Amino acid sequence: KIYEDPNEIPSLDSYDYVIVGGGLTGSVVASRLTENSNTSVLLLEAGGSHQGVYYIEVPGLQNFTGPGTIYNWNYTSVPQVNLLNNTIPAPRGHVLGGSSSINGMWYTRGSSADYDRWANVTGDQGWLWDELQTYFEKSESFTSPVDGHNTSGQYDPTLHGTQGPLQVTVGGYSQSLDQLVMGRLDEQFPFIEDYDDGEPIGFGWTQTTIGNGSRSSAATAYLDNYLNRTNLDIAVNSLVTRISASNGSSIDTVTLTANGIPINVRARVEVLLAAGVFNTPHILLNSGIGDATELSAMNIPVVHNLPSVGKNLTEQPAVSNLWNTSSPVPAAEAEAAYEQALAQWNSTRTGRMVLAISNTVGFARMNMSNLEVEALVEQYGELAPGPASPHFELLPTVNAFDAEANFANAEFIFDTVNLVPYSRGTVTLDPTNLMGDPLIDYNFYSAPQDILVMRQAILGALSFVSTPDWQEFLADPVSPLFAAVVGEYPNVSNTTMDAYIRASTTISFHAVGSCSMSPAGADWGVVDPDFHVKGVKGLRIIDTSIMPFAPAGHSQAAAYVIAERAADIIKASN
Ligand SMILES: Cc1cc2nc3c(=O)[nH]c(=O)nc-3n(C[C@H](O)[C@H](O)[C@H](O)COP(=O)(O)OP(=O)(O)OC[C@H]3O[C@@H](n4cnc5c(N)ncnc54)[C@H](O)[C@@H]3O)c2cc1C
Repeated sequence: KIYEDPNEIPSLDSYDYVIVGGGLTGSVVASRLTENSNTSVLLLEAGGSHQGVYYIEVPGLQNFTGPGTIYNWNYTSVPQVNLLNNTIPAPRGHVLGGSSSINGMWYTRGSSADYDRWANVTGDQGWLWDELQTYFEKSESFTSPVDGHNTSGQYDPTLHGTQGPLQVTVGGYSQSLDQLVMGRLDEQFPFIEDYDDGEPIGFGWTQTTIGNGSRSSAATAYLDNYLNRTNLDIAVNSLVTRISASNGSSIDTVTLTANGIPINVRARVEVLLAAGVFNTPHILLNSGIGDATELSAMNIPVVHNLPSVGKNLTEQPAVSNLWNTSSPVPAAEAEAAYEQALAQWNSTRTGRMVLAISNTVGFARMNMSNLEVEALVEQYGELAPGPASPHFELLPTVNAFDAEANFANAEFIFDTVNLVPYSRGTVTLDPTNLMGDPLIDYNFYSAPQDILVMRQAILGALSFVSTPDWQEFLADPVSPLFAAVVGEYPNVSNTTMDAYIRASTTISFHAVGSCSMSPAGADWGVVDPDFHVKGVKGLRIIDTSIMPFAPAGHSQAAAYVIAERAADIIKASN
């Protein structure tokens, strides 16, 4: 049952597990643990319920859950010294389902080498790609797209689950852009049938967490069908501020506030933190678990000295390369198309609104015979975790209706993403307002190789659009800085390129790693591979903050796998 008012939580001391954060990972673990009718769970979510929220349900309306809405924590980074001191958004879902209720719905697993690296770094073979296949499959139900088109050759069914809760599909609405992209492919930009095969190099058909034309989130997939379980209680509008040990030794108490009044809930077995990459460290630090010197400087009593809390924040920098097109859609036509698409979705759950962003996406490696890349590799070594792991992503999108209706003032957007960032940032408390927004520092481009990869990604995008078909489709670059880059292509000077990159870099929405896993017993990291917080009893972290490295793709597929594995490990250990 979902309790809208935390004052109505039926019991404050009888749940086996209290899960903090009803987002992607929290929802999965709550659902899996309560499959055992003898295990009781209280899931606490700061935001409201996802149920009946139109903007969450309709894939094409995802921009309406962006910053400035109640579905979002609306965080912003601190000024980024390597980005001309620009601040960058740090959105996260503030609603049941968490960021899976507001995300772009891309489903990409990354490369096998990403997970093998997790296994190597943590010393736990359970994180190997081969070992995790069972969890990818368990979480997923690949479904047919709503336009009923023939999907043969658009994904490999042998790689996907068919019985899991989360619905995944390929795009259910075709666009003329699809053929422009697919018609461009060649040796340099090859076709890949299914980029979830562990070696994602090439352009393929986008997979998204959508079923029957609607968003499939952790909340719709893992909670909605199980709300009648008597051993699962969910309280929304419940902002958790601290965790503590009532007897001084094992964490068992979660403090939340309901309309400013504190309520303590006690867990009989364990407290599970799933508040996400920004808020899990925020709660830990406010609970006295973190770097002792930093905590003392803020007058927070130290409960456990764990210096890595809030460190290792990892985000893949992205640049949106924006063009106008040679045949823009007149505004009135675009508006009519928008109204028509909404009406169609309302009546049949089909049409443009079933499409998340675009139907195609590419993953690529740098050209190793390019002299600049050779020098880069000589200086920094191979940046990807394996030879079949990509360095950057190319993501082509046409603005659905018209430039003004969408987030970017452009008709064609070619996103370039550095998938192998080495810069590490931090999440810390604001000393002037400990309970206020965390200070988020992505620290972009502090590792010098990161901007070099971004240069190659943008050159890759420009090479992609250099053919006659694409040149006919595209008109002017939107910004003067990008126009300068395009004007100098193919011999773009580093000065021109870097001026553009530093002015234009933003996030790819895949922040992870602020409470990293490390080997059991290591003197760095925050959690052991079995999710236990190091040196603290009664507490595990089960969210994306534990990733030691970001996978070379979007983060949600990996998040589902982390949560599925966490649920199994917790079930087996208690
Ligand atoms: C705008 C956006 C677009 C994205 N697009 C994609 C995409 O297309 N593909 C992809 O793979 N990934 C995408 N992601 C990333 C992906 O959604 C996240 O990696 C994933 O949801 C993280 O899971 P999580 O459980 O760690 O955190 P979340 O899903 O963010 O869940 C954390 C939950 O904890 C709650 N919470 C936080 N603090 C408290 C507190 N103090 N008390 C109570 N509750 C609290 C939050 O409200 C939230 O519900 C996107 C993310 C965003 C924000």
